[in-house]
Amino acid sequence: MMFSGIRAVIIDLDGTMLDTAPDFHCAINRMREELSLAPIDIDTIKGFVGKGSENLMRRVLAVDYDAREVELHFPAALAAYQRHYLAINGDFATFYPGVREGLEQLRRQDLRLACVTNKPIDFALPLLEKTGLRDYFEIIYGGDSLPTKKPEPGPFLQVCKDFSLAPAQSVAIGDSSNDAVAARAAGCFVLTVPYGYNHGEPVQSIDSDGIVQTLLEAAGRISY
Ligand SMILES: O=C(O)COP(=O)(O)O
Ligand SMILES: [Mg+2]
Repeated sequence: MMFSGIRAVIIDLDGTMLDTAPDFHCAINRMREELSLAPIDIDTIKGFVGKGSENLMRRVLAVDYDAREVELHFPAALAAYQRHYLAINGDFATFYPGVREGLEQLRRQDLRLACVTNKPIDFALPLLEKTGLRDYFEIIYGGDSLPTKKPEPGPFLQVCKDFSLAPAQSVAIGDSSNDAVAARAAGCFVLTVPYGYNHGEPVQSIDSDGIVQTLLEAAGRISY
C-alpha cells in the first residue's frame, strides 16, 4: 500500500532507528550488581523494553521479587539504573540498516520529521546528538515530555498539532504494538519494522498498515 497526501512522519527511537538493547543490557546489569542480583540476558531485556524506564525497572525487578518487594526496591533501582544508563548512553548502540538512508530520503521528499520515543527525554536527546540523528527532527518528545506516553495517542496528537496537520496526513513508524496502538488511537497511519523489540510478541500480531523491512523502504511508500 502507498500512502499519499502525507506531510509528516513520526519515528520511534529504540528498536526502530537504533538497536539500544546492548545499552539497556549493560546499564541494567550494572544496576543489578549494585543490588546484589544476578545478571540477566539481553533477550529477556528486549522483551521488557518499550514502555518507558519505570515499567522496565519493574519488569527487571520482578525477575527476582514479588510485587511488594518490587515496590520496595524500585526507587533505589531506578536511581542506579539512570546513573548507569547515562554513563554509557549510546556506547553500545548500533544503527539498523537503511536508517540514515531512509531519513535522507524522507527529507528529500519534503516530509516533516518528528521523533516520539518512550525513552526519557534526558536519555533520548544525548543519544540522538551522539549518533548524529538530532538534526533530522523538528520535534522530539520523550516518554516524560508530555502528560501521557505511547500507547496513549497524546504524543502523536501533539506532534500533529505542532505541525498544524490532521493525523491522517502523518505516518508513524515503529517496532512495537505500543507505537501502532498509539498511532491508531490518534488517527495516524502506521508502519511497523520487524527487527526491533515487540514485548516478546511476533511482529505479525501488530495491527498496523504494513510491515517494512527498513526506513528506506518506508520512505518509498510515503509521498507528499
Ligand atoms: O525506552 C523505551 O521504553 C522504548 O522507547 P521507544 O519508544 O523509543 O521504543
Ligand atoms: Mg521502539
